[in-house]
Amino acid sequence: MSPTGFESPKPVLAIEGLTVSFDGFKAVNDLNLYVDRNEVRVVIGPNGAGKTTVLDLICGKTRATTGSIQFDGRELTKMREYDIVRAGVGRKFQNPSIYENLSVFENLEMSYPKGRKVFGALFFKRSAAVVERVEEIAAEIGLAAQLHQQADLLSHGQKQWLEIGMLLMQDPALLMLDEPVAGMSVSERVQTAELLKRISQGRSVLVIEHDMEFVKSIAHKVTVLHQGKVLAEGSMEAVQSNPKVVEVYLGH
Ligand SMILES: Nc1ncnc2c1ncn2[C@@H]1O[C@H](COP(=O)(O)OP(=O)(O)OP(=O)(O)O)[C@@H](O)[C@H]1O
Repeated sequence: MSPTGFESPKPVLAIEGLTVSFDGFKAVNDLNLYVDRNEVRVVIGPNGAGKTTVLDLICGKTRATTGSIQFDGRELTKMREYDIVRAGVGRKFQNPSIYENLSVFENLEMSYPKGRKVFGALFFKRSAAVVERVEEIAAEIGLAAQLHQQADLLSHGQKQWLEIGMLLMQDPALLMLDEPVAGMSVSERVQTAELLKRISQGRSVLVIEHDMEFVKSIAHKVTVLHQGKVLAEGSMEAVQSNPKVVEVYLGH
């Protein structure tokens, strides 16, 4: 506790002065963005605003031209994609990359963190731990009853949840999702909102989304990107009534 009794918690993700140029075009331009622990942050903005590029920069798919991305006290801009995943950043792309010919169980099992050596008697212990973890995650994503079903038989929404489950197997401190409800039915959207609320307890979630009803139901805070910069940030209500946001995005 500080002497004043106020302790401002350190953000889990601190992006400062982040810029990326593609042949002189700044897709992300001197961006500052801070995400707290246990926060669900939604990034909105018009097409081409730089939203996907920000996620690409965080997960190391795209290299920053300048600027810094601090995650849990580590600088991500110089790290390899694989090491960023190991540092606790999980990212779901728009199209699910599940194995359609494997079961839900097998898809989740494959995502169990590797790298621990397995010897003899330890193997049984470990596989019991894997089964327990798979069952826990399947329940969390609402697929406990489909555990032994082949993934290609799942609905579109269930496939998306399975991929979220595969990321959860790694227990990331930051989970990033690019348009998670695109193509989903109304009831699947509602269930996805419930899922994101559950999984944000104990981790931060950063979502790109265009569906404003969905954004309203999950966002703790909304960041509006425009031309690679933050145009506005705050509660959904504040952002929705901001004339600049209405002009470049919501009014269209
Ligand atoms: N690798 C790249 N090379 C050149 N230009 C790129 C590259 N990646 C993105 N861009 C450009 O950067 C800008 C931002 O793209 P980005 O995909 O981040 O926007 P977005 O906000 O996610 O848009 P949308 O809502 O349409 O997905 C666009 O003009 C895009 O054409």
